[in-house]
This record gives sequence, C-alpha cells and structure tokens, in this order.
Amino acid sequence: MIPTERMAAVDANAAALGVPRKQLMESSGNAVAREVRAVAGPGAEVALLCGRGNNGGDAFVAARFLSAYDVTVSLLGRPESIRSDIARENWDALGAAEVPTETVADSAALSLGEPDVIVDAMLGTGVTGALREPERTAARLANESDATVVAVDVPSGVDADTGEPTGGETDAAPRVEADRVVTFHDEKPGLGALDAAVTVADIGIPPAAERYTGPGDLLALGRDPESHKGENGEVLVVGGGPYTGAPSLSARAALRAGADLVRVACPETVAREVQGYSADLIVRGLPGDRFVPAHVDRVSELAAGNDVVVLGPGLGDDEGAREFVREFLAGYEGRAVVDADALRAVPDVDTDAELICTPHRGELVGMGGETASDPDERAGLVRSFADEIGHTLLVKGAVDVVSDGDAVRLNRTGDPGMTVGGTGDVLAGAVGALAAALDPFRAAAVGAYVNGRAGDAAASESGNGLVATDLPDRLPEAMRDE
Ligand SMILES: NC(=O)C1=CN([C@@H]2O[C@H](COP(=O)(O)OP(=O)(O)OC[C@H]3O[C@@H](n4cnc5c(N)ncnc54)[C@H](O)[C@@H]3O)[C@@H](O)[C@H]2O)[C@H](O)CC1
Ligand SMILES: [K+]
Repeated sequence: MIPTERMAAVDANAAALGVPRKQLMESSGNAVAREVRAVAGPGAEVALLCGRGNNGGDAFVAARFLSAYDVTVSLLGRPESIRSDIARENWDALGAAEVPTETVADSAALSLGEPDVIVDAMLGTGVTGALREPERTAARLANESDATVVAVDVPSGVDADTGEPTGGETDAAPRVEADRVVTFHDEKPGLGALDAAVTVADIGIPPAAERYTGPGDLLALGRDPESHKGENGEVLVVGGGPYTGAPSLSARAALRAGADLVRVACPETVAREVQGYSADLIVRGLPGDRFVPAHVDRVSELAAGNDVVVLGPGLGDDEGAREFVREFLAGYEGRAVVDADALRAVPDVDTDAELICTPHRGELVGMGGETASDPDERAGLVRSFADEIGHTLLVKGAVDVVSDGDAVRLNRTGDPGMTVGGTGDVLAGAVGALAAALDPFRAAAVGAYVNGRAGDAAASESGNGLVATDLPDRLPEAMRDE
C-alpha cells in the first residue's frame, strides 16, 4: 500500500537511480494494454479517453501496444496543453505509429460510439477537485456505456488515498465507475473500497527507490512561500559543558537546515564561546560549568517556546548531567532530538515527549539495543528496538537505519571522511530543524540524507581532511531537489 505523496517521492528516487519517468510510463502503458487484452480479443473496439497529464500519457503508450485492436485515442483538450514533455512525446509518437487520434475541445463534441472497452486515462493522481468539462461529460458517458471500463492508475475523479470522489460526496459531479483498475507499482489506499477489480502492475521501479532515501524524499520539504519568521521552526539546543564545539555545530546546522530561530541553552562557562561561533544564535547561559538537575525548570521554560529541542550535544557523561536529562525528559511533552551522552537515559525514562534518538551503533548498544553486521538483520533490529522504546531511531553508520518502529528507511549518502568528530552534532541539529516541519520519521530520514550529502560535497573538496565545520553551510545546497 503506498499513498500518493510517497509514490511521487519513490518515482523521483527511481529517476535518480537511472530509471526515468518516461521509462516508467512505457511500462505503465504496456500494463494497460495487457489489461485490455485480458478483457477483449483482437479486433475489439477500444476507446481511450485521455487527459492532458501523465495519466493520459500512459494511454498514449498503451495505444501503441494495441495494434491488433480497433483503437481510437481521444485527447480531451488541445495537444499544446499536454502538460509534460514525456506525455507529449508519446502523443507525437502516435502519428508515426498510425494510431487514429482525435482531440475533443468541448463536451458537446463528445460521442463514444459503442466501443467494447473504454480506457479511462483522463485523470490520475494529479486530479484536484471535482471533474471539470469535458472530463465530467466523458465520465458520465463512460458510466452509461455498456463497454468494460478499464481505469488507468485510479478511476478519474477518485482520490487514490481515500477512495472518495475528488469533488466531495455531496457534489453531483460524476467520477468514473470502472470495472477494472490497473494501478502502478503498489496498491493505493483508496482503491480497496471501490467496486472494481484492481490489478497492480510492476512498472520496474527498483526496490532501492523505496528502501533508500533519495532526492524524492526532499519533496516533503516544500515550504510555504508566504510563511513568516518563526513559522519554519524554532529550535532549542541543550548541550555543552565539557565541550563547546558540539552545541555550536548543532545550532549552526539547525539554522542552515531551515530553522528560523535557534537558541542554545548551555552552562555560562561556555556561553561566550558558543555565541562567538555564530552571531545568528541566541544563547542562554545557565549557572555553573555543567548541566545539573537544578537547571531543569529553566530549560523546561525555555523549551516550551520552541518546536523542537536538540538534547545532548557536548553534554558530557557525569552523574549531574545524566540526572538533568532524566528529569527534563520526564516532564517534557514536546518533540526532541536526543543525541550523544543524553541517549543512555532514554530507555529508563517515562516521558510523553516524542523523541528522535540518533545513536551510532556503540551508543545504540549502550541504550540496550542490538546490532548486526547483515544490513537487513540490522534494519529489523532497529525497527523492533524503536517499537520497544516507542520513539524514532536514526542509527548512524556507513548505511544509516531510520525506523519509527513501523516503517524502515536506509540512507547511504555520506563519506568515510565523516567519521571525524562533530558530524553527529551537525546531523542532530539538522534533524531538529526538520522535525519542526516534518513528522519524526521523515525528519530523521531527510536529515540523514542531507547530512550525508553535505558530507559528500565536503569530502569531494577535502577528502579525509574533512572537518565537521565544513558541513553546516553545505546543508542548503544538499537540501535542494536536484
Ligand atoms: N507515479 C509514477 O511513478 C508514475 C505515474 N504515472 C501516471 O501519471 C499519473 C499522474 O500524472 P499527473 O500528470 O501528475 O496528473 P494527471 O494525469 O492526473 O493530470 C493532472 C492534470 O489534469 C488537470 N486536472 C486536474 N484536476 C482536474 C479536474 N478536476 N478536472 C479536469 N482536469 C483536471 C490539470 O491540468 C492537471 O495538471 C498517475 O496517475 C499515473 O497514471 C506515469 O505515467 C508512470 C509513473
Ligand atoms: K484514470
């Protein structure tokens, strides 16, 4: 089962893996033709109703595979209005293949005749709102016809995620009532509820497009261009004590990963140094040179005004800091990224917080988790441990494993040069900023992907001389969709 949004991401990941969308369209069209052959023998009359999007494009391809049939391709709209290059190229290819085509500008010109099969390729997952004309009339005619109606991907006017009409239940707008649906790659959540036989066609999307993060995962980042300061996330980094570099790196990474405001709560002994690292940070010094339980109230107060807390960078592993972490988490109900020395406390604390834990394999074992050398086995172990602790895990390694206890995603961006100290602090900060906008699983997966990409870019310049401070300023480029 794959929701529409995830399907778009997987599709883009497939393209990055060398299987471009036009190739997928070829496989989709081939699958549609196969379905037509299953319902009618050679010579049968087939009317293909095609929209201007890629759903229509699938049917242009299908028509080429149906040379043994009496095929008519009807394009609803003008050829100039075909929306994508790949659909247009397949439209143009019909002429050379001598497939009869017609264009239907308005509903008055629509007449279906008496075909044996109608292929509904008007609208797929790109539909918005109720069917407009001429699709609306075409849907009504298809529903009234005696032909077997084969829908491409999803019946036109049906929401693939819910199975509901796109115009809403109360709207009188018709949707296509298909007899059969050929959907691509995986079952769609809304199709089960329909009174139609659903075939899932494998269109050659490599399993790696789903298993690993890729540029498609960045589609989740679509930002509202109208947003104001603060709307894209406020992050509080809680760390420092024995180390000053770690909280600074996390904070800088959070800013570069898109947070609008980043505050750092740290012992006053290191506050000046953290502030010196970047004038863009708001630094709150706490009494003393280490975190202690007496800081919990103040930090909780600060945390309440932020979307996400990044807890742990540079904290150190003394008993006072450990107790601080336990007490803070016990009373915190928001979202937090937990890293480094704060990780050990997580399995023992009863908290209502929503946590994203970012251990490397050693820290995972320190938390009570297990690891394995076989990647599949390791992924399974991470998933069950995430389920056990009730939080999202991002286990760092040559291949990172992300799981919320249910879904699992692997990330293979990143360079061996990133084993240098501090890159984990950058990752925690980036995930913190992302978690202000995305759910924990996606924030962790996208964070791992972009942090690794920033590392790859830095390594291409510096090789094993890469240092963690090379990374934060490379995040914006790494977050750009290719
Ligand atoms: N995901 C994949 O891997 C593949 C999907 N394929 C097929 O592509 C469609 C989705 O294509 P897309 O171009 O995004 O959208 P549509 O074809 O559904 O058309 C959108 C287009 O239609 C117009 N429109 C939108 N709403 C309405 C409306 N209510 N009434 C009339 N017209 C409307 C508008 O112009 C939109 O831009 C997917 O379903 C698959 O069939 C690939 O071919 C293979 C890979
Ligand atoms: K359709």
